[in-house]
Amino acid sequence: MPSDRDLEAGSHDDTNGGVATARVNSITSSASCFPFTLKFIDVSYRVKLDPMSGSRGDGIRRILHSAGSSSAAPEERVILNGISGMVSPGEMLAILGPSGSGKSTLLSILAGRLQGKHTGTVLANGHRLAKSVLRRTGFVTQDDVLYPHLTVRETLVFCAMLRLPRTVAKADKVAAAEAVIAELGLSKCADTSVGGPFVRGISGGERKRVCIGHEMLVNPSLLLLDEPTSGLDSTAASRLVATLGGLARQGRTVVTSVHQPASRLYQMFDSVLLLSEGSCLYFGKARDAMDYFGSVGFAPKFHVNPADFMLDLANGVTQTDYQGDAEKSAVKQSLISSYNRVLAPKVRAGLSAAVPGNATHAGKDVCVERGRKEQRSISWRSQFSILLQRSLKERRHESFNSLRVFQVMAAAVLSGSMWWHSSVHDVQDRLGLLFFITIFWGVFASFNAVFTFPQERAIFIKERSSGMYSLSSYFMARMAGDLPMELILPTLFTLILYWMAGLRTEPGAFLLTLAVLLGYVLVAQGLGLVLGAAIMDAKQASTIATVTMLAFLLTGGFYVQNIPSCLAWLKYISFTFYCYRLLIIIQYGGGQMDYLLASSRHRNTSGTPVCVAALLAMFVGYRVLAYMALRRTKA
Ligand SMILES: Nc1ncnc2c1ncn2[C@@H]1O[C@H](COP(=O)(O)OP(=O)(O)OP(=O)(O)O)[C@@H](O)[C@H]1O
Repeated sequence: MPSDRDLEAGSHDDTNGGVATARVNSITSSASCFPFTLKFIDVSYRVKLDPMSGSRGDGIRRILHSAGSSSAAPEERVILNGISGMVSPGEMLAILGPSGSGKSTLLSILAGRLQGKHTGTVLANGHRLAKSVLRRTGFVTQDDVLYPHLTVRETLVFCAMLRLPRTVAKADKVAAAEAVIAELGLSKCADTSVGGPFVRGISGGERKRVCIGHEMLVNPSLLLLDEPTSGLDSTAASRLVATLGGLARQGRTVVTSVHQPASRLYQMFDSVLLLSEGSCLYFGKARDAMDYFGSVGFAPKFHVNPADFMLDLANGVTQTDYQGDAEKSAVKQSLISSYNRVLAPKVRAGLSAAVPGNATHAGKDVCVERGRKEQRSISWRSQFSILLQRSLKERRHESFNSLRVFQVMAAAVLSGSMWWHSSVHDVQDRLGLLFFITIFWGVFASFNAVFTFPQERAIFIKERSSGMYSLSSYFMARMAGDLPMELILPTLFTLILYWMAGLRTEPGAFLLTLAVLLGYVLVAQGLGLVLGAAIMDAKQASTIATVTMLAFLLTGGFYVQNIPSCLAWLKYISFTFYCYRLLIIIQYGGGQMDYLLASSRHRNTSGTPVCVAALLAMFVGYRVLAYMALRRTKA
């Protein structure tokens, strides 16, 4: 587990990128064994459009849809159409194309991260993408998926602790993170929070470099980046691409999508793949592209930035004057058939030729074996403790956020004043108080928990798909990380309200009330976790939580004594029902409860053991369900 000293260690400004990379290399030495030649052959991807929305279905809609609520035949859409190409170690391939042309989809397929089914083959050194290859693949997605409250140094040190193999000493992991900070020019902002949409932090360019650093830490043999220059000014963009070029020259295979590269950026790429609506218009050396387009009748009339010219072609635009849609479509069709006629056979021939410089095959088995040993990820215990520490650091602002504390304290003082020294004989008042406590904590805990997993969805999916940790260590660390807040706030609440309201003064009664309330809070939290994990959309999950809590509260035993028999079963799954009964038993004793709850139906229910067992079962059951729902989570 990284100590605070580790996280604060070394803030020297080492601008010598090569030396820094060499340091990362020496720490995670096995990468040099695996120069990857990446080939992709006839990659196609189609999606069936959701007839209910015409896009990716999600959340409740997805659940309803999968339950068979739609009868319309799904429409199919071609996202990628037979894309082939190859990148060798030491090379940087740029994927160019207009927005929506399929760049991100192709990158996800090359990174082995696309959840849907595609056709075609992706090979690394002639073999299908195995786990060992994926572990050596760094994938920087278009969105910056980082924890906003961690500093740059904390982000990279935690990443190093989790991603570098167990054979690397802790001090070396910290040194690797420091080397990456220096190499990417992040020393000046190393102790600044990363930030995000609602949190001030480092600049967009710096955030992008942190994402790249995140992937560089595993010293990837294959580095894939989705539009790393978007949102950067041209100086920052060319600095970034120069860094990527440097990484490629050290023997890595780099593939990056770029939206609109300036001329000097374009020159830095070795090869280029141009996409238009999922079809390939060019694949080959970057410097040969203009000659090729000239040879098929699309020479520019004056000197232009090759990237701009190619993007115009991919949009079907060949001149500055207005062109209609039919004309644009004809240009694209002509370019696709030219590619299929002229370039595609050459690309295919290149792909079937022997992999150049593939000397690694000779020593492959030794390398694989060595890699396997060195790549063994850290133990479950270490994963748990690092994830727990990271979760506590990330949520330190949120957990004891002053507004939240104020909310709980205000509720305690207000209700304490309302029920100030209530008399044991004012039974209705007391029952009202006990039920109020049950409502407040049932709603508070379940609603806060609903956000837990949806909030972290993107990070969770990214980290899990790169094999950073096991689901169980993440889940347990998240549960444990939430405990302090889940337990301290209700304890403070009970301390204030219990004495203000003048409930039973015996310490035993107070402690039992507190224990019941804490257990109840954990059960209610479990409900929020299940809904959040199953629906993975905070808005939809909180709507379902509202309805569920309403049903639980109405059947809790305070408002309605004679619940219609067709709905009576609801109370048995309502944790408010059990908690309310236990609180009454503590204040009035089990004997009096049936008298107080003057309903024949309530009377049939057993006392303390059944209530405790039901709450325990729900505590475990909700968490098991949340875990299972999380297992199903896909991008
Ligand atoms: N699962 C899906 N369902 C429906 N449409 C999809 C799906 N996945 C991708 N698409 C569509 O496929 C097209 C290509 O998407 P992709 O994200 O790969 O494009 P892109 O070239 O990376 O775009 P941009 O440059 O804007 O990021 C888009 O029109 C997108 O809406």
